[in-house]
Amino acid sequence: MSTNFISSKVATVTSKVPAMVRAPATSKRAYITFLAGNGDYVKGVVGLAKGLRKVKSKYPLVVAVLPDVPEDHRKILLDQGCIVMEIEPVYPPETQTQFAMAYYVINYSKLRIWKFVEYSKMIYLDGDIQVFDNIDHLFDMGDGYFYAVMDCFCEKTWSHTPQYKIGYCQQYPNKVQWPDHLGPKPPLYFNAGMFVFEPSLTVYNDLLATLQVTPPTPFAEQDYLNMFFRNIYRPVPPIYNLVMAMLWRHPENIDPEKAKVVHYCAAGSKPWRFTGKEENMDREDVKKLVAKWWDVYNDKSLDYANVGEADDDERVALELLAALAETGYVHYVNAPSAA
Ligand SMILES: O=c1ccn([C@@H]2O[C@H](COP(=O)(O)OP(=O)(O)O[C@H]3O[C@H](CO)[C@H](O)[C@H](O)[C@H]3O)[C@@H](O)[C@H]2O)c(=O)[nH]1
Ligand SMILES: O[C@H]1[C@H](O)[C@@H](O)[C@H](O)[C@@H](O)[C@H]1O
Ligand SMILES: [Mn+2]
Repeated sequence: MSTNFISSKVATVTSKVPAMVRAPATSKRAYITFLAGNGDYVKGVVGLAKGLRKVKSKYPLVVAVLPDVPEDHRKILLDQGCIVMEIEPVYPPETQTQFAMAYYVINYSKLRIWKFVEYSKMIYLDGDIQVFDNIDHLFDMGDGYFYAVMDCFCEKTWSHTPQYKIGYCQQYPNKVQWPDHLGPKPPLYFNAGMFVFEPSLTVYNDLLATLQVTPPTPFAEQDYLNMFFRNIYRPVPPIYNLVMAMLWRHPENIDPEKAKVVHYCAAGSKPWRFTGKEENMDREDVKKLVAKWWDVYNDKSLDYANVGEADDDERVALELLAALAETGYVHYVNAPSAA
């Protein structure tokens, strides 16, 4: 293949690539989720991949998979246009702890995603999350911080905490005053189902080393990440991670119609297991959000193989450019400024 041939191809495909993606290779961005085991969470990830496509997100979805994710599930994800990257499990120093849910222990493996330094910024999303509106703009928030949505402490899963025992929730901090005898008010606490972060080997090594001297706690890596990033945590509005329980605990803080990101984390709310029988699952707003998830999941036009012709051209162009950039043959060119 002559260099001229490649240049002309690049010129053709470059014109089809949206300006935003013609960024320097050093500012690569991606969404990332986590998948473990051979169960049904793969459905959640497929739903998420299709959801991101529906809202025309410009960035790919990386799936960090543990070795126990079977081949056929990996293939399903590849066929949905995901980038599948295997990670090794991470174990906390001892596992005597009573986790809020027994399987939370596997979530420490999420710490491996800080190693993905080929990306400069990533948005992590749990597999039980769906994106109903484009959130690419979150990548543009200032570097050097950890962005996530504040959690709610009102559900029974929090019964081990002083917050729950005295009825204190950071979503409604004036309802119950934090009493002096419990010491200083706890710092803001985020839900770790969605967060914006910057991969870094320094941070990665520190995360793993500090974990080895940190006893595990009920919310596993969520508690750990809260502790680790407490000084650089910046809350983003609840529309970026609607923790399901907010619907009945703090309806004044959230309008489900406006939620861009919905987290099906309450007991019984995972759409692919939904029966409607568990507490609160008979609510109209919950049933509506579950139906919205199924609409995306069942929409065949959102399958990667069926993306429309225009999108397909763009995808081929992007893939060609990415492949060329990797060989070092070409570098991404910055789009001329509109100004
Ligand atoms: O069998 C499983 C279980 C979990 N997961 C992955 O692990 C994520 C976390 O599990 P859940 O979504 O079921 O957990 P919750 O939303 O209830 O948990 C919350 O607390 C957890 C504490 O470990 C994590 O921080 C999680 O990101 C946060 O949203 C899943 O979304 C999925 O991506 C799997 O792949 N397979
Ligand atoms: O942080 C927790 C966690 O995500 C639980 O799984 C969820 O059910 C709770 O509502 C939330 O507060
Ligand atoms: Mn979740």
